[in-house]
Amino acid sequence: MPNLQQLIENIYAELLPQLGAGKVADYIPELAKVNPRKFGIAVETIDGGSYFVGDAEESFSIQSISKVFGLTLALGKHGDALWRRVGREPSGSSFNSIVQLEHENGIPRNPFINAGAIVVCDAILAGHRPKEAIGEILRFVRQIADDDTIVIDPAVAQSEQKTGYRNFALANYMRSFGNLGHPPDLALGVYFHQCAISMTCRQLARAGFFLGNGGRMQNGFAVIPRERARRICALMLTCGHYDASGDFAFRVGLPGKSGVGGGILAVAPGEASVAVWSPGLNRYGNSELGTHALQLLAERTGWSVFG
Ligand SMILES: NC(=O)CC[C@H](N)C(=O)O
Repeated sequence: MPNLQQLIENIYAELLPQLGAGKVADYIPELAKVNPRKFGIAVETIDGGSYFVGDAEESFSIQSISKVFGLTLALGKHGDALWRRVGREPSGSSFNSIVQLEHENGIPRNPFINAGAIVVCDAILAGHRPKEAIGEILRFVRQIADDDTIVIDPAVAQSEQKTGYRNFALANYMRSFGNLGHPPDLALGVYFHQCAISMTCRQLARAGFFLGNGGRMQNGFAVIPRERARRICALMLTCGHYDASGDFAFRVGLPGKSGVGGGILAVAPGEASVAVWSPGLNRYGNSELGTHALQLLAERTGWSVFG
């Protein structure tokens, strides 16, 4: 394989003319303020290499990428019992859709659509005050990224708390089916703060390392067992990009999780953890340029879970 640093620099240069492609999320007012011309790529290889280019050291709102970390934490607390409250099937619907919930008795299709992630946050909240649960999530993310400087952006969390009518609808609806253990505003407080975690591409690539390395961090610490890492990757592949998960698997061929902040975390098991960021989104709410960058990276490295 050619030099990885050179390779990502080439991809960056090739995509530079398309800077600003897509549309920045504006339904969360605070996210609408982000400069659409940002673009960064960071790669952490399992053999210890660290590569980055562009705006890879600038923090952005990780939004739904946080759902991977929330799920990891909730599975650690509740194990397989969590699957009684949330499914493992792709939804084929948008990330904030409510339609399936009625037919499926308030059990969200998977932990990566908003409804599923709200249930996961509700599970993390069990036995805690919202502040403690939020603190636990942040501590966990700092631990797996090995970086105590990671913070939650309070302006983003408040912005969503004020305008997140759909998420309130989802939470209220699930509560009516008995699938939310806490009042919706408490579970959503945890959810909005989790989504408002700010990270750089480099921090995100490091945080995702354990997923590509059989559950272990760079320093050897076992975050989760190997089989759980595999399963989280399986869910990222099938559900990580909502109703564009099939297209992402087709184009990139790696487990990935997107966020409306324009970030994507992708995992090449046994090879690398990759984070990209470009705020312009496609119509499914996934980073336009970020997806393109990952497609080129997968093509040129040969990384794929499909051989
Ligand atoms: N796809 C996303 O990143 C959505 C997360 C966002 N916080 C929301 O709830 O709408």
